[in-house]
Amino acid sequence: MNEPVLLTGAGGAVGEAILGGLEDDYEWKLMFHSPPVEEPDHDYVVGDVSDDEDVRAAVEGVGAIIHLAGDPRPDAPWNSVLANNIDGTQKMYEAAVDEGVERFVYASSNHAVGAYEDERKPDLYRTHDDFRLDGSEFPRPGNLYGVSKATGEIIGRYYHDEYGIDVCNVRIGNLTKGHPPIDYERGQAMWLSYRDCAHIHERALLADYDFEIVYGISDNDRKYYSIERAKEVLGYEPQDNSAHFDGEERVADPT
Ligand SMILES: NC(=O)C1=CN([C@@H]2O[C@H](COP(=O)(O)OP(=O)(O)OC[C@H]3O[C@@H](n4cnc5c(N)ncnc54)[C@H](O)[C@@H]3O)[C@@H](O)[C@H]2O)C=CC1
Ligand SMILES: O=C1O[C@H](COP(=O)(O)O)[C@@H](O)[C@H](O)[C@H]1O
Repeated sequence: MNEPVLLTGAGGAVGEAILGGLEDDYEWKLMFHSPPVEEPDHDYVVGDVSDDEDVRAAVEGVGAIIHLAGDPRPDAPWNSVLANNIDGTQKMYEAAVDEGVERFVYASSNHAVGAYEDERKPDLYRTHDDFRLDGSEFPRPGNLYGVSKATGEIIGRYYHDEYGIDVCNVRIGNLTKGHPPIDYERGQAMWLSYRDCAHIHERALLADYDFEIVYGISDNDRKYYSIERAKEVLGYEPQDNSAHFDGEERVADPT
């Protein structure tokens, strides 16, 4: 990749995971919401994704975007997801088209399809249950945050169809550092380790595709999201599995 990659929401957890794995491999342009405490080693801007001028300044000179910035709270109120997630994502796409950005990787969420879980819980989260969502299903958000994430995917569909920008929506599961969520079956089923998070985003930067919706989870035994599409189209090869952990400790070696 010849031009810098814009990483919005760079100061957050997903941004930390991506930079932790890929910091030295790409020329980054980072976008923060407020000035970073430590001076980054990369070009950066401070701004709000719901502000046109801030977004233009962020997108200037980049060749690809990983768009993470937004309100990540599953119980976020409508006024927040409308401004930070929906409006912010549309502004980012609009600026991307004007700048000639070729690729847009969007941080979608498990909450875009949360309502599929209702009648199937808790078996859904257990290894004997082979039900899988694969990304071809219609979104069924279980909260307004999920509505905003599904809307972000649809905004991407429009900008892909109308302007030809490559779009990969990564429906991220539950990112935690070091080990899977403890005493939380659902979280263990959709766990995404930090290194698998960096890896799937790298594949989304490099692989050949048009418009994709993939699940961003590790290769967990408990999974109810298929990772076959991510493997097939992106070349995703996850290394982690929540079943290899007993609480905080790794108890099985994946090799
Ligand atoms: N952490 C997880 O397990 C999951 C995260 N996601 C998505 O990944 C993205 C990143 O999430 P996290 O890193 O966990 O959240 P986070 O809260 O740690 O990071 C989000 C970042 O976005 C920035 N931000 C928020 N509103 C902004 C605005 N209006 N303008 C500019 N920057 C703004 C915040 O300052 C923060 O640094 C979010 O879009 C979230 O919906 C999706 C599924 C799971
Ligand atoms: O989209 C998101 O999902 C994760 C996992 O959801 P949860 O309901 O199991 O907590 C969540 O932790 C994160 O904040 C959110 O952005």
